[in-house]
Amino acid sequence: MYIKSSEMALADISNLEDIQLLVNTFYSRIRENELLGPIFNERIGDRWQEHLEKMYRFWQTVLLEVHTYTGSPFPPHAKLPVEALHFDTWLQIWNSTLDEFFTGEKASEAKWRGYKMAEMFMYKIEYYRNNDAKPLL
Ligand code: HEM
Repeated sequence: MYIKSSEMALADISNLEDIQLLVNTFYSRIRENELLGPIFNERIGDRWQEHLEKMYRFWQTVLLEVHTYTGSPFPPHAKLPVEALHFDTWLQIWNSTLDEFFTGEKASEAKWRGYKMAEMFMYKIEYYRNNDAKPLL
């Protein structure tokens, strides 16, 4: 019998498969989103598989403490044409995807991390815009 995910008992994020489900679903929604889709698609083009794999490593490092991501998250965001509304939309899609599949400490941490990163990115983007300076990192 087909069971809708909303009818299944939800569990926490606990392994790479969970991260892949989360990341794949999240970015498929991002790509369909009117506001964010064009921004991502324009920059990523035909490198989506590469981006998804990088994001598995990023969230695996953040949430599961399996240190597979080495990089600098901020630079690709420094000059994006984005405002608070873009980050709010990113967070809405992130939180609703998490709620749909997971519940527990890691799921809450994922929301918190998303929020903190969005806040930090927005702050830095505005800072560089207002100061007309080049980001160092
Ligand atoms: C308005 C919201 C956002 C937009 C439009 C955006 C857009 C992008 C784009 C276009 C890239 C890929 C750059 C490339 O490979 O060409 C990227 C990479 C990335 N994003 Fe975002 N992003 C947003 C928010 C966030 C948030 C909130 C997080 C963290 C929770 C995040 C984490 C990352 C990471 C880790 C990478 C990979 C960086 C690397 O190359 O090592 N992004 N983002």
